[in-house]
Amino acid sequence: MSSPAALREGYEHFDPRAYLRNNYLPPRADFSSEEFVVPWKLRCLAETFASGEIRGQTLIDVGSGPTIYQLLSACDHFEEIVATDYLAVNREELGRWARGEPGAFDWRPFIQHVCKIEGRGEPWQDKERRLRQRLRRILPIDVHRPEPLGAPLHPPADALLSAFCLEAVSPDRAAFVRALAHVGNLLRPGGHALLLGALGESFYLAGPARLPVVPLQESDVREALAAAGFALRELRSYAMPPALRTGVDDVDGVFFAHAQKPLEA
Ligand SMILES: Nc1ncnc2c1ncn2[C@@H]1O[C@@H](CSCCNC[C@@H]2Cc3ccc([N+](=O)[O-])cc3CN2)[C@@H](O)[C@H]1O
Repeated sequence: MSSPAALREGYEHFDPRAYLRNNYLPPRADFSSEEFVVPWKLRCLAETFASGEIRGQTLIDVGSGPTIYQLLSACDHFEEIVATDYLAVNREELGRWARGEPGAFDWRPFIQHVCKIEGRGEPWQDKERRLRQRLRRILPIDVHRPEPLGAPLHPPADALLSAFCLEAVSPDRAAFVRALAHVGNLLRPGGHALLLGALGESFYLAGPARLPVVPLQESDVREALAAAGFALRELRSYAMPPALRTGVDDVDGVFFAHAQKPLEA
């Protein structure tokens, strides 16, 4: 069992470039088949946003890490995207990409794949430009605080997205529920929450850092969302194939949850 202090200490050694290598280059970043994990994640998001039901002024991405792939379908439906992370090294990595600076991670294969599956024939450069225009703020966040940003968002976000963060920063399931409730404070009543996360994962590597993760099953996700006051709309799971079990973590699968904060407080 990890403690909050041990978690914080572990994250001091988190290496964004190693993390990106482990999860967002081949073999995991293989776009050749829908059977692979990255196309599955991108399709969950593209299909959910395709309905047009989830839209508004502001979407907040909780625990963005050094990645922007999770925002590629969202950015067509919100005027402003707010990215967040606990570590300055991740916020700096996001800033490098947002400013189109040399040395930033190359997300083009992801942008091209999302344009392909969205099926509007949109040039990937347009999607890249739109996300860069709408990614207006990159803020520090701590999901263990009741006010994760240190102060309320005014106005509250119309939608919330979080990919692989909450289970990776919660020592146990109760902490996972609390973190969910905390980030729910950032969302307006009736707002939508989209979560991608790891199933059955107990650790992951990011360079010198070896971080503990609370292992979740689908039922834990379902119960946590209910306990945090969300109404579940959809929950899908993906089983990690042997070829993608590369030793950078012990993840068994990935979940995608679409939930909604009730209108009445
Ligand atoms: N207190 C805090 N509040 C908010 N964020 C915090 C806090 N502490 C650390 N953070 C922030 O949260 C972190 C988010 S990255 C967490 C990584 N999760 C595990 C990893 C992810 C992954 C990705 C893709 C695939 N796949 O198969 O495609 C599998 C897997 C499974 N392994 C990191 O950015 C840290 O900086």
